[in-house]
Amino acid sequence: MDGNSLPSPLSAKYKGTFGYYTVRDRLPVILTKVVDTLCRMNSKIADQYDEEHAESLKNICGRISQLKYEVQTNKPVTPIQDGWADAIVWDKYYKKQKTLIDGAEPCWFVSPWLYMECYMYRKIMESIHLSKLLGDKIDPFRDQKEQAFMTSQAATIAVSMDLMEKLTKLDEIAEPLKYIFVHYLKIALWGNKCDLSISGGDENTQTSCPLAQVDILEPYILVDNTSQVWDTLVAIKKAKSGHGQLDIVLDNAGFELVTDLCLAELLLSSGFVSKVVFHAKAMPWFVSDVTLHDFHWTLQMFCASNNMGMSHFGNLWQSRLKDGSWSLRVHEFWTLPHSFHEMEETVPKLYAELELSDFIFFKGDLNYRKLTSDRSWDFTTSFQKTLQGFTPAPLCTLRTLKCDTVVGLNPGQAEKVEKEDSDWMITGSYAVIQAYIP
Ligand SMILES: O=P(O)(O)OC[C@H]1O[C@](O)(CO)[C@@H](O)[C@@H]1O
Ligand SMILES: [Mn+2]
Repeated sequence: MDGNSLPSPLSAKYKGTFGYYTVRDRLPVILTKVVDTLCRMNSKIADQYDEEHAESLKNICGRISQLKYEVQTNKPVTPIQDGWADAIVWDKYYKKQKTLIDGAEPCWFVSPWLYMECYMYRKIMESIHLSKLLGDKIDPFRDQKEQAFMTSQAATIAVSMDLMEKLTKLDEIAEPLKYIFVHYLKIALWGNKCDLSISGGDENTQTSCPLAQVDILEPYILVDNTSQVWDTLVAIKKAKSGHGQLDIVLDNAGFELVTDLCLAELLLSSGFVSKVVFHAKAMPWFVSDVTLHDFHWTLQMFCASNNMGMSHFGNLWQSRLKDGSWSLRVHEFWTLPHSFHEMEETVPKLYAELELSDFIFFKGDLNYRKLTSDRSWDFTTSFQKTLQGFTPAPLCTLRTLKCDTVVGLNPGQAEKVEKEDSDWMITGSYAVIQAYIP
């Protein structure tokens, strides 16, 4: 427990935990990969620009190597110095963290894991931003994200074709809409298996057929509030006469984004809502998270595809962005270390914006950690309690478990799963669909 009687935040200070292994082993591997990727860009940068740019790239690599050294030797956190607007918020957060450890310096194997992991990605971007020549030109994870999209082509085609067929026959098919919804909700859930930070940046894509997998994976959903979500969406449709707004706080690019777009399309074209707002990251984040660029690039890939389903949706989705039924937002809050219960005080405008939503989906593990403030909660603690008042609208988290915290389980459930698979919390093999409907 910490000072205000909440369970302690997960931290690398607890040896043998996943947070400890992440900071000790996985983060340095990710940093090494970033340096390798940037080094490999060297000749391209020299050709595209000039030697001065290539020199600048070397300096970026030097700063990131230094960061790796700091992680491995448990050095204290230093301020963000790239002059970006969020630097002040990071500084405030740092000061607050300092008071929690009696004025000692926050550092890698002492401070909350969530803070340190977010700080690492922010420091990578600082290293890049500090280059005057290349500061706004490099996404160190872009190649990996694009490759992940490419290698899940077969799965992307399968869902695009299936959805197109279902939507064009919506009035004729016997299959109840609820069944189609449940299917696409679960495809979007399992899409979250495909992130690139859990695999240390190694390939981790959807190669098997996602449509068939949904049924097979059913026993691995530990909490399933799908019916509640469906009932709420039906009620929203009625109350708003189909003019409600859905928000999706995105997680990863590649196949996961494809599944999110399909879910959004289903809810829009079947008249549940008339507007979908997607929230993407303001900078490259946790290897595979969607940035504005990734979102637009994905749509371009759909448009350019010679598969009928993909090009159909590519063109439709571009038109949705133009007519405003889809919109894309970025806010710096999603790349801060804060838990979501701190949103209302930290960025009241974003909170107020989310209050306009009729329903919000939060995708992925990191969003889950921030919803529940990444603490060692008792497994049976209610999801609502762990939200600590973060309730801008009815919400639902679609998350595969990749970090050792989870709440809302039945008594004895965790112990039972532990016996099935001792790594159940960290491999993305299990999942939750957890809703809070006020
Ligand atoms: O892309 P997702 O689902 O948010 O997963 C990212 C997660 O991967 C990890 O790096 C692996 O545990 C976590 O630190 C992080 O929460
Ligand atoms: Mn992610």
